[in-house]
Amino acid sequence: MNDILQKLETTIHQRRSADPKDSYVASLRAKGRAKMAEKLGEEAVEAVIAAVQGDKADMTGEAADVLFHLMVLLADMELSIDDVLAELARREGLSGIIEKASRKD
Ligand SMILES: N=c1c2ncn([C@@H]3O[C@H](COP(=O)(O)OP(=O)(O)OP(=O)(O)O)[C@@H](O)[C@H]3O)c2ncn1[C@@H]1O[C@H](COP(=O)(O)O)[C@@H](O)[C@H]1O
Repeated sequence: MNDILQKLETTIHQRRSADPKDSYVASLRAKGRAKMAEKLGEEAVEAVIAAVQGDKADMTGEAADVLFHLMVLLADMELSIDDVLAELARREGLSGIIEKASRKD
C-alpha cells in the first residue's frame, strides 16, 4: 500500500479515541457512521463539481477529501484500504481472464 495511505490509516485509528474537541476524526466518530457517510457523499459531490468545471486544483483537493473521508468510514467498519486494494486486484485478475477468453473466441 502507498506509504501516505498507510500512515493516514494508522493516524485515523489512533485519533478515533482522541477527545472530539481536539480531533476531527474523533468528532466524526462521536457523531456516528451516518454522519461519516454523509461527509463522504458531500465531498464526492464537490469532486464531481470540480471535475465538471475542469478545475484540476480543486479536483486534487476534493479527491483528497474523498479519500480521507472514505478511510474514516472504512476504519469505522473495521475495513482497511488494503481490503479495497485487494478487491481491485481481484477485478484486475478477472478482467485478464475475460480478456484471454475473448481472444480465444
Ligand atoms: N486529511 C485530513 C482531513 N481532510 C479534511 N479534514 C477536515 O475535514 C473537515 C471538512 O470540512 P467541512 O467544512 O466539510 O466540515 P465541517 O464544517 O468541519 O463539519 P460538518 O459541520 O460538515 O460536520 C475540515 O474540518 C477539515 O479539517 C481533515 N481532517 C484530518 N485529516 C487527517 O487526519 C489526521 C487526524 O486529524 P485529527 O483527528 O483532527 O487529529 C490529520 O493529521 C490529517 O492527516
